[in-house]
Amino acid sequence: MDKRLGSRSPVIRAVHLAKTLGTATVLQDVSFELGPGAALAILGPNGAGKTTLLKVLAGVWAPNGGELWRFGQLLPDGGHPDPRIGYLGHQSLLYPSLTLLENLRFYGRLWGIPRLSETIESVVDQVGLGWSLDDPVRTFSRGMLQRAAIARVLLTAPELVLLDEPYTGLDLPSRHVLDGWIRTFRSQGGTVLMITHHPDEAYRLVDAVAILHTGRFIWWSPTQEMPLEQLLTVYQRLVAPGGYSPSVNFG
Ligand SMILES: Nc1ncnc2c1ncn2[C@@H]1O[C@H](COP(=O)(O)OP(=O)(O)OP(=O)(O)O)[C@@H](O)[C@H]1O
Repeated sequence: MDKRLGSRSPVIRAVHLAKTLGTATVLQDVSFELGPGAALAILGPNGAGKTTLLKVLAGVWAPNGGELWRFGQLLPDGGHPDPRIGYLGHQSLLYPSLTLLENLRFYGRLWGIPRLSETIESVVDQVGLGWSLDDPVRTFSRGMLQRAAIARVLLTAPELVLLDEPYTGLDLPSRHVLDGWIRTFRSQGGTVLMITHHPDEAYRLVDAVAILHTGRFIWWSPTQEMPLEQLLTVYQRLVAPGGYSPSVNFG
């Protein structure tokens, strides 16, 4: 399996990455690379190490083995967040009692974002939340909260986004907003790596789908070389032997 997407110099490159948490080896051997504009979806059963991988790639946790290259540089100890990388985890990291505008101003000032008002206007526009800038975040629906969390991630104008189950709990309009944003982001050269439990959702948006199992990729395929039905069959066999029903009918 050649786990390489994009022909130009890679934005992110993992070589035999390993990570131990406590006494457990959660990532055993993960290698792949993504170039500008490429998109990869990672599927896998609960506990496979997907979130751990994202945290290592984001620089939240340092790996215990292997090499991590980001933007052409080998990280000396594997750690360090980078403003060029936007990481959307399971928490929004927004303050519920503050309005969306106050939240974005807070993070913008913290990170020293230039032309902050303009930037805020642009990011809320990208996620379609301009109309709720002055509402406290605690009043947001799940979909609005996810979109607001994405707006926060976009403040630093990342070149690579790492999205951990970004579609979870989103209604159809919010999914469409997220789909549209991912397409636009990619068309401008942005690189996307997302974790999902819904192969059908990821399929239309990415160049390749990988299955992580016990800390290593056990399957990887470009979407162009594989009909959706085949992906669903593989997913059911390797990840969800109990059965899987596509969550959305894409026709
Ligand atoms: N901070 C931690 N300390 C110790 N073990 C951890 C820690 N975080 C995760 N683990 C363990 O590492 C393994 C992988 O967890 P991880 O969250 O990366 O899996 P995942 O593939 O994202 O799962 P899910 O689909 O349930 O989100 C699990 O066995 C989990 O219990």
